[in-house]
Amino acid sequence: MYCLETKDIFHRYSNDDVVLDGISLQVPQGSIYGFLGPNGAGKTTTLRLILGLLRKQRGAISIFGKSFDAHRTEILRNVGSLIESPSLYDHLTATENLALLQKIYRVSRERIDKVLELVGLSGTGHKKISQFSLGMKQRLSIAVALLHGPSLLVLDEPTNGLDPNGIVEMRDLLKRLNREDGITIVISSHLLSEIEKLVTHVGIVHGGRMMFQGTLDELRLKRQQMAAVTLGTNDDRQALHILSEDAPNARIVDGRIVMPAMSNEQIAGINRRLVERGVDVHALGIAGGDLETIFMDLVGR
Ligand SMILES: Nc1ncnc2c1ncn2[C@@H]1O[C@H](COP(=O)(O)OP(=O)(O)OP(=O)(O)O)[C@@H](O)[C@H]1O
Repeated sequence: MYCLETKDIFHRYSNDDVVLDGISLQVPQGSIYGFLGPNGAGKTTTLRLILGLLRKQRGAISIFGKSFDAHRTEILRNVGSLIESPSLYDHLTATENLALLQKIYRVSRERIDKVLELVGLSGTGHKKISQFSLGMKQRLSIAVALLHGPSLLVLDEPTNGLDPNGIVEMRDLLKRLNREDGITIVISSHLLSEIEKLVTHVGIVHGGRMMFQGTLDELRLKRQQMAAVTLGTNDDRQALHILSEDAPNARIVDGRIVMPAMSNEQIAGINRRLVERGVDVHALGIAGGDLETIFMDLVGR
């Protein structure tokens, strides 16, 4: 069973442009799911639909195995979210901010201390939010999202604007919440590199369509498949001629011979054959296989 599943979600704002066109997300229970896509891809719209902040036009959403339409209140009681900046009162402390929400959520006073401890803000005492760093504010926003004890967290670009240190702190916090409290997390980002060290699963959206969905390992396998072998020789034309059987797709790009990914044995064989036929090989490398490049390739740059 998926913790969160959407089937064929479609959305169009009033200006007629189709913004989401068949988004089907499958977020396994206990996973950290990275929802990736460039600016304007449709991430926020999808997350707003999932949280019932926008009216669904077509498709189906189920959370905790139940239809969102039929069990909305019950489901939302168990979901925490951070979409855009939450309204925190700048002139109040972290505890005072949470105390306001504690009354609305009707949770125990101890829960405030618990969530502040979870996000590493226990020691902030009388410090007002206006004196908080952006990283501290973001962590307090996560505390707000956690106050009612949800088992699913939906976070829209929570690392936006954070410095590298803030990003690492946020990553550690989310990993801990996932590992120690078993919270399933959906986190959107436009940078794969920023969440690569955090997520177990990835969904990539572009232009309102899903380009990829799977585990991080499956994305890495794609990386291997999309990586290219590059060769530098003293006579590229002659080399291409020699390689016409071994690597019929080889081509010259920017003064290098580029071939599809192949095994180490095949690479060694090609090198041997070229040298035996009198072509000098002065460079041999692998290119284009980093995850960020695959991401860019998938979304068509
Ligand atoms: N309220 C709105 N009215 C009309 N169009 C909108 C509205 N909100 C978003 N859009 C458009 O919908 C598309 C998807 O926007 P969305 O905010 O979902 O993308 P995103 O992937 O979250 O991007 P970003 O990372 O920039 O927030 C964009 O073309 C955007 O301009």
